[in-house]
Amino acid sequence: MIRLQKLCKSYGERVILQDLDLHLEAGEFAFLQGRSGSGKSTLLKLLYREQTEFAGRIDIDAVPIEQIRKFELRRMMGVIFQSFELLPRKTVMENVALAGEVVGKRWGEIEPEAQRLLARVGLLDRKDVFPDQLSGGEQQRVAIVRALLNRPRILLADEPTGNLDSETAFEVMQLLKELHVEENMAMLIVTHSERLVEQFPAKTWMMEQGRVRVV
Ligand SMILES: Nc1ncnc2c1ncn2[C@@H]1O[C@H](COP(=O)(O)OP(=O)(O)OP(=O)(O)O)[C@@H](O)[C@H]1O
Repeated sequence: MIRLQKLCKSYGERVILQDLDLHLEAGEFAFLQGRSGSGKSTLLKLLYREQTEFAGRIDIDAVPIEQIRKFELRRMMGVIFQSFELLPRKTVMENVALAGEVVGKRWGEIEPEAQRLLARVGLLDRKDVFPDQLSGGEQQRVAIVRALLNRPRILLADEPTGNLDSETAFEVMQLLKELHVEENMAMLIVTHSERLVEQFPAKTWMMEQGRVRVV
């Protein structure tokens, strides 16, 4: 599904990622760990193409990432962030619908899927409220629904529980694990939390000095 070959990334003179050879199979779940500044967000940004300059190869389903159109990548890949990144002036439903609109879906297609997923995460009754009327855990659940709306095959998560208390972090991680199975999606999840990694044993990519060790 995702295959990295001799992937290198530098910012100016600073080498951040060095000769990474890694793969994440379809439907696989993995954590990405490493000290602050070790390059975790950089790797994710290369995968969702916020960063486009690198050396080596990133293939998705055997296609070099630079040959995949942004539009297709958006359908293939959902992304969630520590800070939820919801638009404050849009309702829950409008935030979720946006993910469908940017890939050219019609409302008739968007609405049933948005309703199904909002119901799944227990937030259908909050669909008309604004993000600031929700708790952090609820906002992250909305962001998860938005990321899943186009039925992606991969979910990338950059510290998805970093802004949540430990109990809510556990609940959100549990939800992600369940959705990983139910929606049959590969997930790569950056976390600093040793506790979550212990609570949800999974393959872990450990990033150290530009390299990754799989544990
Ligand atoms: N756009 C950029 N230009 C230059 N340097 C950058 C850029 N983005 C990140 N860096 C540097 O690259 C290094 C890796 O950053 P990155 O955000 O990938 O680390 P991280 O492992 O995600 O850290 P954290 O756990 O603190 O989020 C850091 O030293 C950072 O300062």
